[in-house]
Amino acid sequence: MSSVIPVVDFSAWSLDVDLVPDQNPEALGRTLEEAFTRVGFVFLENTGIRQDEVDRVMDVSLKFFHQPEDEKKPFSRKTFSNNLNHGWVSMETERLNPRRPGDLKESFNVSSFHPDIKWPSSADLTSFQQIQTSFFNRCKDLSLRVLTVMARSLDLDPEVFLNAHRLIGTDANGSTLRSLFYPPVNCERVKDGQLRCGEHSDYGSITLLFQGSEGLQVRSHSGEFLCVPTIPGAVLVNIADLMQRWTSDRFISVVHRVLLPPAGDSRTRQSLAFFVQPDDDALICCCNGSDKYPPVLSSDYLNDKFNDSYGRS
Ligand SMILES: O=C(O)CCC(=O)C(=O)O
Ligand SMILES: [Fe+2]
Repeated sequence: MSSVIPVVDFSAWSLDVDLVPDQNPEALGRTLEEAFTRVGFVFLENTGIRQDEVDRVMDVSLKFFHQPEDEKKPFSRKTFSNNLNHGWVSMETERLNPRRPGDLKESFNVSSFHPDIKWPSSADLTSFQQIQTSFFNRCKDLSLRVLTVMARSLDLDPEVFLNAHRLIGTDANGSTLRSLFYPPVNCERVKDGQLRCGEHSDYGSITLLFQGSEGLQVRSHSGEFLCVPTIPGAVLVNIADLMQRWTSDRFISVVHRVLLPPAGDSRTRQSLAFFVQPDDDALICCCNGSDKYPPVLSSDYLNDKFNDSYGRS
């Protein structure tokens, strides 16, 4: 897959440049359109998000994960009534492929900035909230630029996707910055069929992914899983399910997973995913007028997926 996922220079729309009104992405749009149509994944270089920003988030997240369980429990997902997806998810709690045992990973979902949210604040973690919040906002800004280029690449109203992503960062939008930690794997305790992250496609419109090391695999057209390389400083962007529906299958939401490391390899792994989700009340209909998919409410689609992957308890 390394030669298959295109690497694209995003500098013309980088966060470092002020866009002029009506700036037309032309060549960039054509390249992205082709990548999202054929592969569903693209590496963007020169986005304006620097590797040191990514490292800071990974470092502070790792400090959180390395704490004893009792310190992490008060921040568990489902404890914050204003946003049930925000918070810490313990090992084996989520099954991204519901037919497998729980994923061998921990994660921390940042999806709410409501004043009632309690943030980790112990000695090492005093900057946790600030680092996560500012990276969330950087990812949001980049995502809105990518969504604009995508709309233009399809000759749609350039605002069509933006109009359904007005509330990112509020509790009326499910977009989430998720830190992932894959601890060392003890082969003797692994359950049958268990993976670090089961086969799945993402749920929303697009995902930005920052990988600390290799391990991600993407399913190709022929059905085999191919390893994805890491490119320092580049952002891996993929199409998610609602965007595939929105574009009537023009852009494809591709299945991916993270395997266990080979026996005897005790290395950990970290990644950051920014899941971009349309506003809760956005009704996603095929934008070419086709009835290939019935309209679906963004929040309904997301909650159904959460019920599958976390169980309906
Ligand atoms: O850790 C990774 O590289 C991928 C994680 C992922 O696909 C997800 O959480 O949706
Ligand atoms: Fe994913």
